[in-house]
Amino acid sequence: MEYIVTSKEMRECDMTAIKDCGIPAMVLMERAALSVFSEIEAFLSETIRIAIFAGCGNNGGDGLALARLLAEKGIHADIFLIGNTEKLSMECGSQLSILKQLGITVNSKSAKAEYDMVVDCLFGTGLTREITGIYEEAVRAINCYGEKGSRVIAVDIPSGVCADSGKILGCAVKAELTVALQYGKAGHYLYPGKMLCGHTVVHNIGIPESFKSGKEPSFFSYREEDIHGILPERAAFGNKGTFGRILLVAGSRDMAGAALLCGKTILRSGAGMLKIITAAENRDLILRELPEAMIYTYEGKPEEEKVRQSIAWADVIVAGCGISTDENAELLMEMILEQGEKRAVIDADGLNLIAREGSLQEKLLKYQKGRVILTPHPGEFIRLAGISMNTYKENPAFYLKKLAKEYGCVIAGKDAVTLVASPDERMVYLNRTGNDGMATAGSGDVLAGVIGALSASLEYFQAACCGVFLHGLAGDMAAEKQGKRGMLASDISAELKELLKEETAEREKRI
Ligand SMILES: NC(=O)C1=CN([C@@H]2O[C@H](COP(=O)(O)OP(=O)(O)OC[C@H]3O[C@@H](n4cnc5c(N)ncnc54)[C@H](OP(=O)(O)O)[C@@H]3O)[C@@H](O)[C@H]2O)[C@@H](O)CC1
Ligand SMILES: [K+]
Repeated sequence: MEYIVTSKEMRECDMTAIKDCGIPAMVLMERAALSVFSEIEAFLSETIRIAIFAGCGNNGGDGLALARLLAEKGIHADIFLIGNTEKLSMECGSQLSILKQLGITVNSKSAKAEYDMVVDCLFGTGLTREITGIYEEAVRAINCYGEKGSRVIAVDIPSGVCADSGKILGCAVKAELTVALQYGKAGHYLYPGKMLCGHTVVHNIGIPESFKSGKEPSFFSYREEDIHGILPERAAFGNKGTFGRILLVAGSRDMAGAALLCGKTILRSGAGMLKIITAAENRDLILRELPEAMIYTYEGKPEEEKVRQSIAWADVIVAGCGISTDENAELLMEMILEQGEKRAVIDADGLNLIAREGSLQEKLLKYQKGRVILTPHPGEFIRLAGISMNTYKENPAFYLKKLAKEYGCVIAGKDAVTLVASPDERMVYLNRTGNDGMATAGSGDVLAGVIGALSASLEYFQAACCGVFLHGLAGDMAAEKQGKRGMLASDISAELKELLKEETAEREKRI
């Protein structure tokens, strides 16, 4: 697990290191400069032409320290210190006076020269407003060098990218490589910031871990190696009942694919048994394509007793993919939410029905806390939350957390970067796997399926986060094989099987 912080949380960590642990700020700055140096070392030679654009805060201080490290190796860098030098931060001022003592020239204006590498240390986590004036000129100059082929390296975060939201404040540097200090910041991974960071590497600069339960940062993310420890062991003596009985309520007339894709994924993700409730028109297709599933099909109104029995049989209910919003679908959703305690994953039309029907909202409010996972895309989310798209996009994590708390549900807010919020005060999961090829029909059905299967054996929030992570990773594998343009949701489902196969093999190797 990796923590992802906001600028405020980063400042608090800096302060803990400096005030409580007594690590001088200049030591942290030296570590920051050494980190950047180690990342660019491979490209350095005596003939390389380097420009460093430094601001007046500590991000600028990192750049001035880097200039000294380069000078030590006999490498000259043109240094441009942009801004009012009367307002230098203390550490930046100290770095400047060291350079002066060493006879290293610092310029106040950029020159029209050519550079192989440009280092951006105008602003880091201290950016508080839109970039204008001389700073804007400097950002544009850096981007101009980048367009002409210079390697652009951002220190901590590209100047102009808001570390909390990934938004561009006025204008921003487009980097090839970003050396993030101590922790990744939300702005590195949220769009559009993510596109401007290029490749992001996180370097430890010696700030001691100070997060405790109850005082955790805003976000966390999984790495591939984390998943081995999270996925449940399969009991060698288990039977099909042990691995989860999943009831899938999906698919309506003309919407057979959703039930099929989701159902296949549920079984491919390790569930023991699957029962599908769907419209009669889908019966033949499902029996032919997924003979492993049990099925109850309804013609006209679903038989309530049969539905009730199926709900009672299930460990987990996955509902909503392609069920439509007609009265049959509404009745099914009423019955699912009515019992109020089974673990449930609700997607697509299931969410649209909740957004439309007050009676369903009431039932969801009364449902046992933490037992339902909602998986809305932004359109479904704003209907559920009753807010505009612009409002949601202003701060998705905030609104996901708010609604999760209100309904007592886990919410996986699907988007280019999916966020998962829990109803308690836990950190928001920020997913870093996946690609734009996954914006394809049926991709959401596959996600609901994998989360449903994992919910049979994992704690709820973990099932949602882990499902989102694996779905993205499988999407990356599908994109590699099929290409982002041509990949299908069924390719993601197929790769999930491969991924889980590899995971099982890895685990067995370690035993
Ligand atoms: N001990 C530590 O903390 C360590 C920090 N480290 C490094 O420091 C970075 C954080 O440093 P920082 O807090 O000094 O902020 P930074 O990003 O350099 O800029 C702040 C300055 O910019 C100004 N300003 C803001 N917005 C502006 C705008 N739009 N247009 C114009 N001015 C604007 C603001 O001035 P003001 O708002 O007061 O006008 C202030 O003067 C961090 O990312 C990492 O690289 C590492 O060395 C490790 C140890
Ligand atoms: K920067």
